[in-house]
Amino acid sequence: MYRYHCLNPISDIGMNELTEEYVAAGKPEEADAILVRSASMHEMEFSKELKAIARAGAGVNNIPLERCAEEGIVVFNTPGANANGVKELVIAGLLLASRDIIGGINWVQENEEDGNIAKDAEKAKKAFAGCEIEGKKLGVIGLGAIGVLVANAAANLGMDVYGYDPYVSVDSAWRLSRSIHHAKTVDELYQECDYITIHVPALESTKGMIDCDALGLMKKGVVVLNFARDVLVDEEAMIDALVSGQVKHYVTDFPTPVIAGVKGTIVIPHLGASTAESEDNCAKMAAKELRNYLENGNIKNSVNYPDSDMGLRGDHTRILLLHHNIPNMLGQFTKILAKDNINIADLSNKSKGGYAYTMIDIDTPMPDSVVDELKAVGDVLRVRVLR
Ligand SMILES: NC(=O)C1=CN([C@@H]2O[C@H](COP(=O)(O)OP(=O)(O)OC[C@H]3O[C@@H](n4cnc5c(N)ncnc54)[C@H](O)[C@@H]3O)[C@@H](O)[C@H]2O)C=CC1
Ligand SMILES: O=C(O)CCC(=O)C(=O)O
Repeated sequence: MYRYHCLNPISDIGMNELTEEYVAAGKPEEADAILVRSASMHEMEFSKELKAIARAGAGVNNIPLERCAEEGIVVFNTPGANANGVKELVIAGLLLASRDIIGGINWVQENEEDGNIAKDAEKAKKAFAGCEIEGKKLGVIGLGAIGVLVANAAANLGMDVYGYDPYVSVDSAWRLSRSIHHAKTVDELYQECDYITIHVPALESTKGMIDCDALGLMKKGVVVLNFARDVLVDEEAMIDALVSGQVKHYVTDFPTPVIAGVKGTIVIPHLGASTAESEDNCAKMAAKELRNYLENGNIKNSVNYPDSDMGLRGDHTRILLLHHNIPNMLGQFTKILAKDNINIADLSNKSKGGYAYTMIDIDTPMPDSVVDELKAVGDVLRVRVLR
């Protein structure tokens, strides 16, 4: 029996992936696994029971990844599962920033009592005229799951698209339309483009990347779109750029007390992934990841431990060791097993940054004293045994 706790509402389609072996825990402290969307977990204490956290979404800046790794808690996300939802809203953002659709709709609401509204609209509409996006230059920073979809969709709408991502994956590069120009530096993209959209994760290295220097390099009257995270943009610098006319519109999916209501902004209440399809995709993927880890020890799409897959556990006892990535860990594990004459049927040892994961299938009964010995090895963060 496994206990799970949801910190945010998670779609039923995903929850249906969890079998009768799973029961809802009333409190996070009682859970083997937590499902979360955007709730911040930085202030949470984690109980010894907690083995995994699944973020039903892409961004994991709401989770203390390093602390989780140190406590042997595997954190998953759901890469690409909500990318189409975000892409569609980015395209809407491009259009909202180009035509004064919001101003026009507001005008109609303000004049709804006007018996002559049809005629008056024809006079009023010149105040809401805009420009087309076809033929304009769009810069896409970050060519991951979302960036690639945005770049390709914008190219299909006739935009001239520039992409920048120094760490682009082979998969993303394959999916990118050949018509996308490769910007070799982000400065080149800033200088060239009429619209700039950011699709990078919030990391120490990306926080505040759109600052007054970056804004100063951009074309006068540029439109900046941020559907990634508020912290990527220096909001005070953005306000100065909006006031001076350097930036025509700032479209963001992240309301903050600083930016909400500022003239020239189009602020959306974090709706990028709020579609039935994205919510279902994320929830389904998150639940499957948790089940595979809890039941078989397999890791897929973790952001703090390496991926590792030894298939279904079958009849074997499976030992799972989460540890620091340092020399001679495997030697110590196999020595302990050999001492008790335990036969290893299969073994996998993978690493990611400072952390490593060893899976061992054994086909000899194992006394509990062996588990205690494995736990006592220095730099072992957690031992799980599936029998
Ligand atoms: N508004 C919303 O509802 C949503 C927002 N997001 C945000 O969007 C971000 C991106 O999502 P995905 O595309 O799914 O992630 P992803 O991981 O597939 O793509 C991120 C890309 O950014 C690139 N990158 C990293 N640092 C960079 C840098 N300094 N310059 C240029 N490129 C850089 C990476 O190489 C990668 O290709 C997420 O981390 C999350 O913060 C994601 C989903 C929904
Ligand atoms: O769950 C949500 O609605 C937020 C999605 C998001 O921001 C993400 O996946 O990074």
